[in-house]
Amino acid sequence: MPSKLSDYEVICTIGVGSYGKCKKIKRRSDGKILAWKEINYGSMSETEKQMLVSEVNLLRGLRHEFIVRYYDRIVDRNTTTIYIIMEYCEGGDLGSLISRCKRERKYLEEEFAWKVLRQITLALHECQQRVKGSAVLHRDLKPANVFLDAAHEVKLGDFGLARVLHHDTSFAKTFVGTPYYMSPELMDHCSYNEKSDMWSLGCLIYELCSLSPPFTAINQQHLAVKIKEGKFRPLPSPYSAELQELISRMLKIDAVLRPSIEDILKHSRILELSAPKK
Ligand SMILES: CN(C)CCCNS(=O)(=O)c1cccc(Nc2nc(OCC3CCCCC3)c3[nH]cnc3n2)c1
Repeated sequence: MPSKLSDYEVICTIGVGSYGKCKKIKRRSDGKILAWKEINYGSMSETEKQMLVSEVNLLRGLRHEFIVRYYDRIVDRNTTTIYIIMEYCEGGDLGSLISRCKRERKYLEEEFAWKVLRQITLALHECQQRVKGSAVLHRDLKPANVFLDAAHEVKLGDFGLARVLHHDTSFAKTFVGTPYYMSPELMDHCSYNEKSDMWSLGCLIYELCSLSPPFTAINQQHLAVKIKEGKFRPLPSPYSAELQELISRMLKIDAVLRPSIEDILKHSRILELSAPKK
């Protein structure tokens, strides 16, 4: 039996994304707290609507402990709105966490950075495994798209939606906001590949430790120059040389020199986290 809007009670609006509102909701049948994203498809072409349908179907297939769980979707033809019902992440997004640490002048524990690195890598691995050949490459890996659950476990969100909702080829529309995490090959309009996600992941873990992205500039032109130069400040002193070395490899300009997902998962500090607790 497909769900309907009246099966849910809206609690509040969590925020507004590039696609529309995200709301915290309660399922009336069992009181379960969830989130839904409201996407208005009224001005989409038939092709864009088809892309949206196939992305939502992809989301349905993605079941992984470190990926925001998709539950259901409701299409309201009266308002040309699709509601994508997903797992609610009580811990909020990493962007808000980084802002809070900046305000409080407090660095995050190194152990947390390794945990986030491991869990996002496993989420990316799941996606690249799942749809081999036409891998769902995240394409919008950034702190605002990485959430935490109540136990501060990572939940990678907005998979694939980035591709559909910003599919407009114009640079400005494709990348809403400043593309701090854009890889050098993308800056050169070369093809996106799994090592582009590795670059973005390196930027994300760098920012988690330094509380600022590795490359910043006053505008996108200057940002492109800095990214292609590939120079960035070392991590703050509390962080180990081991973490610094791995992030430096993830931020290699030549994508071939960046570690693969498998390389990350074989790293001793990542393996330690995978070992069952004694
Ligand atoms: C950009 N931020 C400052 C916005 C303030 C809002 N804080 S926050 O850190 O996202 C926050 C606070 C508390 C709970 C949650 N939980 C949550 N949020 C989602 O999306 C948030 C949305 C993403 C697009 C941009 C707007 C916000 C989820 N999607 C699927 N499950 C979700 N669970 C998030």
